[in-house]
Parts: sequence; C-alpha cells; structure tokens
Amino acid sequence: MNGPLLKVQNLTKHYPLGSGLFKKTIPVIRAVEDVSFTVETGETFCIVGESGCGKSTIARLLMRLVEPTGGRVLIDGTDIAGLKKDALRAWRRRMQMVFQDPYSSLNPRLTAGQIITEPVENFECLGRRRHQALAADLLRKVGMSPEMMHRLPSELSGGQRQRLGIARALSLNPSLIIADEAVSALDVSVQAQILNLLLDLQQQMGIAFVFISHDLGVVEHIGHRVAVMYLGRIVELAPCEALFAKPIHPYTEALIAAAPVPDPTRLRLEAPVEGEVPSPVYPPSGCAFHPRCPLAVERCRIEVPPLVPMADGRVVACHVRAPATEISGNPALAGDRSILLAQ
Ligand SMILES: Nc1ncnc2c1ncn2[C@@H]1O[C@H](COP(=O)(O)OP(=O)(O)OP(=O)(O)O)[C@@H](O)[C@H]1O
Repeated sequence: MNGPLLKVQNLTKHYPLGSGLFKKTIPVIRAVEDVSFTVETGETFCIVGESGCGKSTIARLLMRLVEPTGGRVLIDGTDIAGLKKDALRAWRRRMQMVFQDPYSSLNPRLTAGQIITEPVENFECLGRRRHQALAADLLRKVGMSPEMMHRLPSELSGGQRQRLGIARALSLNPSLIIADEAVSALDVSVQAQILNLLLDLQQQMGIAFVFISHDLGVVEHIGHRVAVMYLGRIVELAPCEALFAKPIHPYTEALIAAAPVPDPTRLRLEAPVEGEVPSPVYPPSGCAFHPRCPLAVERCRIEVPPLVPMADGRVVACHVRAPATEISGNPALAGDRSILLAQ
C-alpha cells in the first residue's frame, strides 16, 4: 500500500457551549482547529502541548469516539466517516488505544486473561484452550509471566496494569496504537520500561503510534516526529531531533527552555510560558499565542499565521520566525509540504 497509514486533513472539533435555546448563535469551545498531519507505518508521531490544547480530542476523533465538526481522517486512504458494518469492524481492529490511567480503563471484575482476550472475543468465539494460549502469548510479549492471567487488576502494580493495557491493545494485531498520556501516571523507572517495551514492539511488529504526552523528555526518547499544539492548532511540526536541537516557534522554544536540566524525563508542561492559556471559546485574534509571545508584532494580532515549510523539512506557523511571503517566494521551498503535512 502506497501513501501514509493515517492521514488527518483539516480536522476541526467545536463543542457547543450550552443549548443556546434562546440565543441565535451558540458559543463554541474550539478544541481542535484545522489540524493536518500524516503517520507512516511503523512511525511514532507525537503530539505535545499544554493542558486543554486539544490533544485528547484528536485521539477521540481518530478513534471515532466523537464526530468532527470538519475535516477528515483517512486510514490507508479510506475516510473513516464513511465506514459501515464490516468495514467499520475491520477498521476498529486496526486502531487500538492505550489510556493514561491503567486502572480505570481495566474492568476490575475480569482477570488479566479475560481483559486481554476480550477484544478478540468480540470478533470471534475463542475456546478455553485458545483463550489461554493467546493470553499467555500476549503476556509474554509485554514482559509478564503467563501465570498472571488469573489475577485481577487490583492484584497488579501500576506498571503491570499498563503492560496489561498494552497487551489488550495488541490482541487484535493493530497497525496503529493511540497512546494518550500512556506513561504519565507511572514512576520514572517504570515509565522507561514501558517506553522501551513500546519501542521493542514497534520494531518487532511494525506498529505505528500516535503518542500524546505532556512530557517532552518522553517524546524526545520515543518520537520520530512531533507536532506542537497551542489552543487547538499545530504551531510547529518537525522531526524530533530537529525540533529539540533547534525549536523555531517561540512557543516550542519556551516549552523546551522550561525543561529541567538534571532530569529531562520528568518535564511537565503545566506552566512553561508566562501568562494564562487563553479561552478556547474566545481565542485571541490572529496568532492565538501573540498575547504571551515576546516576539509578537502587529501582524500577529491580525492574521492567523499559516504553517510554512522551512528549509529543513519542518513546518512552522509564525509570522516572525517563518514569514509566509518569504518562504512562498522561495522556489526551492514553495509547495514542498510533503514531508510533514498531509497533502
Ligand atoms: N466533551 C467535551 N465537551 C465540551 N468541551 C470539551 C469536551 N472535551 C474537551 N473539551 C474542551 O476542549 C478543549 C480541549 O480539550 P482536550 O481534552 O482535548 O485537551 P488536552 O490537550 O488533551 O488536555 P489535557 O492535557 O489536560 O488532557 C478544552 O478546552 C476542553 O475543556
């Protein structure tokens, strides 16, 4: 199959605020605004940004747990909005999710073995022997002893529960796993074990990940490319190495500068830049980052900056650092958004 595994085009999600019964126009929360990216087979595509910037909403849109206000999600070139019955079931097998809290996402009344095989049982009836063989195999894959299949989630550690969540996601042999803050609730040493497990599984099975995280240290360790989001929009999208070596957007720069040097794996992005995150209901005009940006000029208050391709293959939305006119006037760069953005 040619082309990307996942293609997200101009994805937008607005949540209405209240019923608007007596109002002509209902205010909306602009959770995700015109987001485009691609994910290749076997790639780890990371999404970072402060709380409320729309990361989890993207995960929910990719899983079709919420419907988009606009835009499309294509898997192997097929728009998931149009999938019905068998095609929808087949697609659901290919995309799985691993959640932040391994405890609340596991049914406390089921044993580890039942939890792991539950997704497969939704598609076909496994006999007792096949059920046990599958559970044992998947437990081994995630570095757990097959004997653990008889335990309840409450009898497992946090790291073991997260391994169990990963084993469950693997049971349908997915092409893509969406991991939403999948290691945030774990201790640093357990985080490292789970990240290395994900990297091993990716190498063995060629799985692609959409990896959503607050934690830049984690993203640097695991990611191939990273999208930085601010108030629902991507402001910079770049290969991980390039982004960490030389951030271009002032927001990315501030996030990376806020990294505590002695232990970069523990960076949290709760308040990395001065000032409050603006309201997603009434976002600032022009570039939404301009009220907090030390480089803001008049144009930033007026025009939303487009994502502009840079010489090293990344795309950046900043009037000051990536002015659209200059780049579009450069024939070597004009139109070359193929590396990072959905066409
Ligand atoms: N079901 C919903 N109804 C209304 N607003 C919502 C809903 N889900 C999310 N939002 C709003 O959409 C915006 C984006 O939320 P989202 O959960 O996607 O952010 P996030 O980046 O994942 O944040 P966090 O890192 O804190 O999980 C926020 O302003 C949030 O309040």
